[in-house]
Amino acid sequence: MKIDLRNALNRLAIFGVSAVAALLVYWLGYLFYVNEFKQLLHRESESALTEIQTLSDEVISTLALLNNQPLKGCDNEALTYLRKKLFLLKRVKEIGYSEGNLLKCTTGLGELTPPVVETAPDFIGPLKAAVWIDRPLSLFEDTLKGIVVRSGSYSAIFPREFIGNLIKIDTEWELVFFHNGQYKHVTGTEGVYRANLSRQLPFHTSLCSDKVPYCVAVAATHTFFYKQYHSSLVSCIGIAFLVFIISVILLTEFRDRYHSDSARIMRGFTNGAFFCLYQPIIELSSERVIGCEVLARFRDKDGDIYPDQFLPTIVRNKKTWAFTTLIIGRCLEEIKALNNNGEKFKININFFPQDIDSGEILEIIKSQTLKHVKFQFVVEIVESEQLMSKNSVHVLHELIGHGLQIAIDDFGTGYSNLRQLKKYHCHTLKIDRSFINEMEDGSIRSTLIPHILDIAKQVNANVVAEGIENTEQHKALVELGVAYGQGYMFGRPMSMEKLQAMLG
Ligand SMILES: Nc1nc2c(ncn2[C@@H]2O[C@@H]3COP(=O)(O)O[C@H]4[C@@H](O)[C@H](n5cnc6c(=O)[nH]c(N)nc65)O[C@@H]4COP(=O)(O)O[C@H]3[C@H]2O)c(=O)[nH]1
Repeated sequence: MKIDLRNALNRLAIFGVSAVAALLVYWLGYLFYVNEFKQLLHRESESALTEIQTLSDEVISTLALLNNQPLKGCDNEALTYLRKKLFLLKRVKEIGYSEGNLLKCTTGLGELTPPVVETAPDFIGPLKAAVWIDRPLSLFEDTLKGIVVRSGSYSAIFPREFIGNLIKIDTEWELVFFHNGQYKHVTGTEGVYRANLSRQLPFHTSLCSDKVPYCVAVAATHTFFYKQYHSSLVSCIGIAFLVFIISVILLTEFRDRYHSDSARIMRGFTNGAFFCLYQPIIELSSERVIGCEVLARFRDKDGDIYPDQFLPTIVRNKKTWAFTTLIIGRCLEEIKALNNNGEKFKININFFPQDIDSGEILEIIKSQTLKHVKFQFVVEIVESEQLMSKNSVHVLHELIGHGLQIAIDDFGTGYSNLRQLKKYHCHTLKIDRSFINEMEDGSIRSTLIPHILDIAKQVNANVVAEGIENTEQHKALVELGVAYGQGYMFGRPMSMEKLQAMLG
């Protein structure tokens, strides 16, 4: 139930983190396109102002030139001169000649009879030029409205669309004439410039020219932005979804690895998941506890892992000696309080054959870790190929020379022959529990127990029978002459407190 809840929370966390990652990706994409859009508005404003400057340059230089030339009036010579000038201009479509407030002639219409009376201008532009915006050009052309700029006796006229399409994208914008802190609407949507000043719309840009007194304002709503970047934003959603899926897969993989047995076992070296249990070793005739075997256990928040699972992982990762020193350290800490009733209490510790073969175990001699007046430490090792090496035999002799005893674990299942056993000088043979298990069935294996006792006699070793579970086995082993035993009948692997209580 607890594990289920943790799994559910884990899954929830994975989905949560992935959703946050996906949102972040979408948000970054969104910000990127917002920035793109703002730059687009800025570029549009810049190019509009450039256009205005070019137009203004053309108008102002043309009017200055005309006002400075001597040919005035509306006679043929003067009109021909004006038409020649007009021919060279790109944007100005008509040139007019006025005297006072009377427009006397234009390049397109010739002399006007009667002359047209000019109204008051909309505003006075740069170099004191009078500007009329949206002036009906019916005088010149029926449907058009135009902009008229007059300086001195001459006016330049150009169609309104020259400044009507200054901004190419389909959004709101305004061109204003800006002078002495006052602005005057010229073209576009009236009010955009003012709205920009008070930042009323989410996207807005206002730029003023440093050459002519005009400003351009462009503004857009979120809806316009979404319309403009619709497909890009849909791609962002697609990418964010992909990020979500990949993140879920990677995090699930990471979680599975993190919770895999081998990762948990390796973390156990530092997070205190390994601990010791102690199984009593009994003198079978008196049922007195003469020692105990130290058995490693693993428990973390995900549950228990048993030795047959964690030992192979430790061997595979070449952590055998690190593991043994960890167990020895724990054990030494716990047995401090153990009362041995005056007799040397046996503490059997399991070692890996590879640490004997490599000589790593000799470290305990150098550090004198297992030298203790109260306890007799016993090095328990399973029979294996590594124990057959010359070095192993030499190392075992070194250990014995320093007061340690040797016990061959799971005896009867391994490699040793009598000659080899004699070389070990071991103190104890531990009969594998499979022999004891099958005693009641009278299997061939169980009939070998007397032979093992015989071998023990020949190598001068004690015998411990492992895995005694009932009184029948106990009785039969006593009758066969087995001196010591361990098994569930006398006590399962237990905590140090329980062992202490058992010893009384
Ligand atoms: N069915 C049954 N089983 C009984 C009975 N009495 C004891 N056992 C189990 O038999 C095993 C005895 O340990 P072992 O032969 O040294 O065999 C040990 C030992 O070779 C190895 N091991 C355990 N702890 C360590 C350690 O700290 N270092 C090393 N190198 N090996 C260890 O793992 C093996 C298995 O250990 P455990 O799972 O603790 O299993 C233990 C114990 O729990 C019984 O009456 N019936």
